[in-house]
Amino acid sequence: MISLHDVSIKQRVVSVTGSIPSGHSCHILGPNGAGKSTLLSLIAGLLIPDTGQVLIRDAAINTYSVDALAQFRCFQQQQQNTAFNLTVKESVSFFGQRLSIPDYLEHALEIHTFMHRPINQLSGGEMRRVQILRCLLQVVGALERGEALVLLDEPCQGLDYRHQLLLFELFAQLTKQGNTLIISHHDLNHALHYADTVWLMKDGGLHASGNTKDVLDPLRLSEVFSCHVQRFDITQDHALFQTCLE
Ligand SMILES: Nc1ncnc2c1ncn2[C@@H]1O[C@H](COP(=O)(O)OP(=O)(O)OP(=O)(O)O)[C@@H](O)[C@H]1O
Repeated sequence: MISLHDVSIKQRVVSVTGSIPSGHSCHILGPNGAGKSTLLSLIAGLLIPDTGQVLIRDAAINTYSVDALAQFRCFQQQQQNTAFNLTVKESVSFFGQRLSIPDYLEHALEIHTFMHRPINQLSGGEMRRVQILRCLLQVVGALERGEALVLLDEPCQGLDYRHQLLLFELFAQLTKQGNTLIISHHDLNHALHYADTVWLMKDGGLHASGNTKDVLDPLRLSEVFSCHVQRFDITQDHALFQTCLE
Protein backbone atom coordinates (compact mmCIF):
# COMPACT_ATOMS: atom_id res chain seq x y z
CA MET A 1 0.00 0.00 0.00
CA ILE A 2 1.22 3.48 -0.93
CA SER A 3 -0.35 6.36 0.91
CA LEU A 4 0.02 10.11 0.74
CA HIS A 5 -1.06 12.35 3.59
CA ASP A 6 -1.52 16.03 2.84
CA VAL A 7 1.51 16.13 0.54
CA SER A 8 2.41 19.58 -0.83
CA ILE A 9 5.35 21.16 -2.58
CA LYS A 10 5.38 24.88 -3.23
CA GLN A 11 3.56 25.97 -6.42
CA ARG A 12 3.57 22.42 -7.83
CA VAL A 13 1.44 20.04 -5.75
CA VAL A 14 -1.22 21.04 -3.23
CA SER A 15 -2.32 18.91 -0.30
CA VAL A 16 -2.66 15.50 -1.95
CA THR A 17 -4.09 12.73 0.21
CA GLY A 18 -4.88 9.26 -1.09
CA SER A 19 -3.83 5.63 -1.13
CA ILE A 20 -3.11 2.95 -3.70
CA PRO A 21 -3.43 -0.70 -2.68
CA SER A 22 -0.66 -3.17 -3.58
CA GLY A 23 -1.30 -4.96 -6.85
CA HIS A 24 -3.18 -2.01 -8.33
CA SER A 25 -2.51 -0.12 -11.51
CA CYS A 26 -3.14 3.55 -10.74
CA HIS A 27 -3.20 5.94 -13.69
CA ILE A 28 -2.53 9.61 -13.04
CA LEU A 29 -4.25 11.85 -15.57
CA GLY A 30 -4.58 15.61 -15.93
CA PRO A 31 -3.71 18.54 -18.16
CA ASN A 32 -0.15 19.75 -18.79
CA GLY A 33 1.30 21.28 -15.65
CA ALA A 34 -1.31 19.64 -13.37
CA GLY A 35 1.43 18.16 -11.17
CA LYS A 36 1.59 14.51 -12.34
CA SER A 37 5.38 14.28 -12.78
CA THR A 38 5.94 16.15 -9.53
CA LEU A 39 3.65 13.75 -7.69
CA LEU A 40 5.53 10.75 -9.16
CA SER A 41 8.86 12.26 -8.03
CA LEU A 42 7.42 12.71 -4.52
CA ILE A 43 6.20 9.09 -4.43
CA ALA A 44 9.61 7.95 -5.74
CA GLY A 45 11.32 9.80 -2.90
CA LEU A 46 13.28 12.01 -5.31
CA LEU A 47 11.57 15.17 -4.08
CA ILE A 48 10.96 15.98 -0.42
CA PRO A 49 7.52 17.49 0.26
CA ASP A 50 7.22 20.83 2.03
CA THR A 51 4.37 19.36 4.07
CA GLY A 52 2.87 15.91 4.54
CA GLN A 53 4.22 12.42 4.16
CA VAL A 54 4.51 9.58 1.66
CA LEU A 55 4.21 6.11 3.22
CA ILE A 56 5.24 2.89 1.51
CA ARG A 57 4.08 -0.27 3.26
CA ASP A 58 3.22 1.83 6.33
CA ALA A 59 6.75 3.29 6.65
CA ALA A 60 7.64 6.88 5.76
CA ILE A 61 9.62 6.89 2.52
CA ASN A 62 12.53 8.75 4.15
CA THR A 63 13.08 5.82 6.55
CA TYR A 64 14.19 3.61 3.63
CA SER A 65 17.87 3.68 2.67
CA VAL A 66 18.65 4.46 -0.97
CA ASP A 67 19.77 0.83 -1.41
CA ALA A 68 16.63 -0.62 0.14
CA LEU A 69 14.40 1.60 -2.00
CA ALA A 70 16.31 0.76 -5.19
CA GLN A 71 15.66 -2.95 -4.64
CA PHE A 72 11.91 -2.62 -5.13
CA ARG A 73 11.10 0.90 -6.41
CA CYS A 74 11.91 2.02 -9.95
CA PHE A 75 11.03 5.22 -11.78
CA GLN A 76 11.00 5.85 -15.52
CA GLN A 77 11.16 9.60 -15.81
CA GLN A 78 9.93 11.60 -18.79
CA GLN A 79 13.38 12.94 -19.69
CA GLN A 80 16.39 10.72 -19.18
CA ASN A 81 19.82 11.57 -20.48
CA THR A 82 22.28 9.06 -21.83
CA ALA A 83 25.66 10.41 -20.91
CA PHE A 84 27.78 7.78 -22.69
CA ASN A 85 27.49 6.45 -26.19
CA LEU A 86 27.05 2.80 -25.19
CA THR A 87 25.28 0.12 -27.16
CA VAL A 88 21.79 -0.80 -25.97
CA LYS A 89 23.20 -4.05 -24.54
CA GLU A 90 25.90 -2.23 -22.55
CA SER A 91 23.45 0.38 -21.29
CA VAL A 92 20.90 -2.24 -20.23
CA SER A 93 23.52 -4.31 -18.41
CA PHE A 94 24.29 -1.33 -16.12
CA PHE A 95 20.78 -1.48 -14.71
CA GLY A 96 20.00 -5.19 -14.58
CA GLN A 97 20.33 -7.46 -11.57
CA ARG A 98 21.11 -10.15 -14.19
CA LEU A 99 22.79 -10.24 -17.54
CA SER A 100 19.93 -11.67 -19.62
CA ILE A 101 16.58 -10.06 -20.37
CA PRO A 102 13.68 -12.19 -19.12
CA ASP A 103 11.43 -13.47 -21.93
CA TYR A 104 8.33 -11.63 -20.67
CA LEU A 105 10.16 -8.27 -20.91
CA GLU A 106 11.63 -9.03 -24.33
CA HIS A 107 8.17 -10.12 -25.53
CA ALA A 108 6.63 -6.78 -24.52
CA LEU A 109 9.47 -4.44 -25.42
CA GLU A 110 11.03 -6.18 -28.45
CA ILE A 111 14.53 -4.85 -27.90
CA HIS A 112 16.55 -7.60 -29.60
CA THR A 113 16.52 -6.05 -33.10
CA PHE A 114 18.50 -3.01 -31.89
CA MET A 115 20.39 -4.58 -28.98
CA HIS A 116 23.82 -3.96 -30.53
CA ARG A 117 23.18 -0.44 -31.86
CA PRO A 118 24.63 2.67 -30.19
CA ILE A 119 21.99 4.02 -27.84
CA ASN A 120 22.33 7.58 -29.15
CA GLN A 121 21.24 6.44 -32.63
CA LEU A 122 17.86 5.00 -31.60
CA SER A 123 14.53 6.48 -32.64
CA GLY A 124 12.39 8.15 -29.96
CA GLY A 125 10.14 5.10 -29.52
CA GLU A 126 13.06 2.64 -29.46
CA MET A 127 14.77 4.79 -26.83
CA ARG A 128 11.61 4.87 -24.72
CA ARG A 129 11.42 1.06 -24.82
CA VAL A 130 15.04 0.82 -23.66
CA GLN A 131 14.32 3.29 -20.82
CA ILE A 132 11.37 1.21 -19.67
CA LEU A 133 13.42 -1.99 -19.85
CA ARG A 134 16.23 -0.45 -17.78
CA CYS A 135 13.69 0.76 -15.24
CA LEU A 136 12.07 -2.67 -14.87
CA LEU A 137 15.40 -4.54 -14.81
CA GLN A 138 16.47 -2.47 -11.81
CA VAL A 139 13.81 -4.25 -9.72
CA VAL A 140 13.52 -7.53 -11.62
CA GLY A 141 13.84 -9.64 -8.45
CA ALA A 142 11.03 -7.73 -6.71
CA LEU A 143 8.95 -7.80 -9.91
CA GLU A 144 9.07 -11.58 -10.03
CA ARG A 145 8.12 -11.83 -6.34
CA GLY A 146 5.22 -9.42 -6.98
CA GLU A 147 6.67 -6.83 -4.58
CA ALA A 148 7.77 -4.03 -6.91
CA LEU A 149 6.60 -0.44 -6.98
CA VAL A 150 6.92 0.76 -10.59
CA LEU A 151 6.53 4.47 -11.38
CA LEU A 152 6.27 5.48 -15.02
CA ASP A 153 6.00 8.99 -16.42
CA GLU A 154 4.40 8.93 -19.88
CA PRO A 155 5.79 5.51 -20.86
CA CYS A 156 3.82 5.55 -24.15
CA GLN A 157 5.37 8.77 -25.39
CA GLY A 158 6.74 7.98 -28.86
CA LEU A 159 5.49 4.38 -28.94
CA ASP A 160 3.54 3.04 -31.93
CA TYR A 161 0.14 1.36 -31.38
CA ARG A 162 1.51 -2.19 -31.17
CA HIS A 163 4.08 -1.27 -28.54
CA GLN A 164 1.58 0.76 -26.50
CA LEU A 165 -0.71 -2.29 -26.35
CA LEU A 166 2.15 -4.72 -25.61
CA LEU A 167 3.25 -2.40 -22.81
CA PHE A 168 -0.16 -2.11 -21.16
CA GLU A 169 -0.64 -5.89 -21.43
CA LEU A 170 2.72 -6.31 -19.67
CA PHE A 171 1.61 -3.88 -16.97
CA ALA A 172 -1.63 -5.83 -16.52
CA GLN A 173 0.37 -9.04 -16.07
CA LEU A 174 2.71 -7.37 -13.55
CA THR A 175 -0.15 -6.08 -11.40
CA LYS A 176 -1.84 -9.48 -11.51
CA GLN A 177 1.35 -10.80 -9.90
CA GLY A 178 0.99 -8.30 -7.05
CA ASN A 179 3.21 -5.45 -8.23
CA THR A 180 1.98 -1.88 -7.85
CA LEU A 181 2.16 0.39 -10.89
CA ILE A 182 1.62 4.14 -10.92
CA ILE A 183 1.56 5.56 -14.43
CA SER A 184 1.13 9.11 -15.63
CA HIS A 185 -0.10 9.53 -19.21
CA HIS A 186 -2.56 11.31 -21.51
CA ASP A 187 -4.69 8.52 -23.01
CA LEU A 188 -8.22 8.25 -21.63
CA ASN A 189 -8.84 4.98 -23.49
CA HIS A 190 -5.78 3.26 -22.03
CA ALA A 191 -6.92 4.44 -18.60
CA LEU A 192 -10.44 3.14 -19.19
CA HIS A 193 -9.19 -0.29 -20.26
CA TYR A 194 -6.22 -0.83 -17.99
CA ALA A 195 -6.46 1.26 -14.79
CA ASP A 196 -7.78 -0.17 -11.52
CA THR A 197 -7.76 3.30 -10.03
CA VAL A 198 -7.51 6.77 -11.56
CA TRP A 199 -6.13 9.88 -9.91
CA LEU A 200 -7.28 12.92 -11.84
CA MET A 201 -5.17 16.01 -11.18
CA LYS A 202 -5.81 19.67 -11.85
CA ASP A 203 -3.86 22.76 -10.74
CA GLY A 204 -1.57 20.71 -8.49
CA GLY A 205 -4.41 19.06 -6.58
CA LEU A 206 -6.27 15.78 -6.72
CA HIS A 207 -9.53 16.70 -8.45
CA ALA A 208 -10.97 13.16 -8.19
CA SER A 209 -9.70 9.69 -7.37
CA GLY A 210 -11.07 6.18 -7.09
CA ASN A 211 -12.59 3.51 -9.28
CA THR A 212 -11.76 4.05 -12.97
CA LYS A 213 -15.32 4.13 -14.32
CA ASP A 214 -16.49 6.54 -11.62
CA VAL A 215 -13.60 8.97 -12.05
CA LEU A 216 -13.72 8.93 -15.85
CA ASP A 217 -17.05 10.67 -16.06
CA PRO A 218 -17.28 12.59 -19.38
CA LEU A 219 -18.63 15.76 -17.77
CA ARG A 220 -15.88 15.82 -15.19
CA LEU A 221 -13.24 15.10 -17.85
CA SER A 222 -14.59 17.88 -20.08
CA GLU A 223 -14.24 20.31 -17.20
CA VAL A 224 -10.75 19.19 -16.19
CA PHE A 225 -9.32 19.08 -19.72
CA SER A 226 -11.24 22.17 -20.98
CA CYS A 227 -12.46 20.36 -24.10
CA HIS A 228 -15.43 18.24 -25.01
CA VAL A 229 -15.06 14.59 -23.91
CA GLN A 230 -17.65 12.06 -25.08
CA ARG A 231 -17.94 8.42 -24.12
CA PHE A 232 -19.27 5.89 -26.64
CA ASP A 233 -20.47 2.55 -25.30
CA ILE A 234 -19.56 -0.03 -27.96
CA THR A 235 -20.74 -3.08 -26.02
CA GLN A 236 -21.77 -3.57 -22.40
CA ASP A 237 -18.11 -4.00 -21.39
CA HIS A 238 -16.38 -1.84 -23.92
CA ALA A 239 -16.44 1.94 -24.33
CA LEU A 240 -14.29 4.53 -26.04
CA PHE A 241 -13.62 8.17 -25.35
CA GLN A 242 -13.47 10.79 -28.06
CA THR A 243 -12.34 14.36 -27.56
CA CYS A 244 -12.96 17.52 -29.58
CA LEU A 245 -12.96 21.27 -29.14
CA GLU A 246 -16.53 22.54 -28.50
N1 LIG B 1 11.81 21.94 -11.18
C1 LIG B 1 10.73 22.72 -11.09
N2 LIG B 1 10.73 23.82 -10.33
C2 LIG B 1 9.65 24.60 -10.21
N3 LIG B 1 8.48 24.36 -10.82
C3 LIG B 1 8.42 23.28 -11.58
C4 LIG B 1 9.52 22.39 -11.77
N4 LIG B 1 9.14 21.39 -12.59
C5 LIG B 1 7.87 21.64 -12.92
N5 LIG B 1 7.44 22.77 -12.32
C6 LIG B 1 6.09 23.35 -12.40
O1 LIG B 1 5.24 22.56 -11.57
C7 LIG B 1 3.97 22.40 -12.17
C8 LIG B 1 3.66 20.91 -12.33
O2 LIG B 1 4.58 20.36 -13.27
P1 LIG B 1 4.59 18.83 -13.62
O3 LIG B 1 5.77 18.58 -14.49
O4 LIG B 1 4.45 18.04 -12.38
O5 LIG B 1 3.24 18.71 -14.49
P2 LIG B 1 2.65 17.49 -15.32
O6 LIG B 1 1.24 17.30 -14.86
O7 LIG B 1 3.54 16.32 -15.22
O8 LIG B 1 2.66 18.10 -16.79
P3 LIG B 1 2.83 17.42 -18.25
O9 LIG B 1 1.52 16.76 -18.59
O10 LIG B 1 3.07 18.63 -19.11
O11 LIG B 1 4.01 16.49 -18.21
C9 LIG B 1 4.02 23.16 -13.50
O12 LIG B 1 3.44 24.42 -13.30
C10 LIG B 1 5.49 23.27 -13.79
O13 LIG B 1 5.76 24.43 -14.56
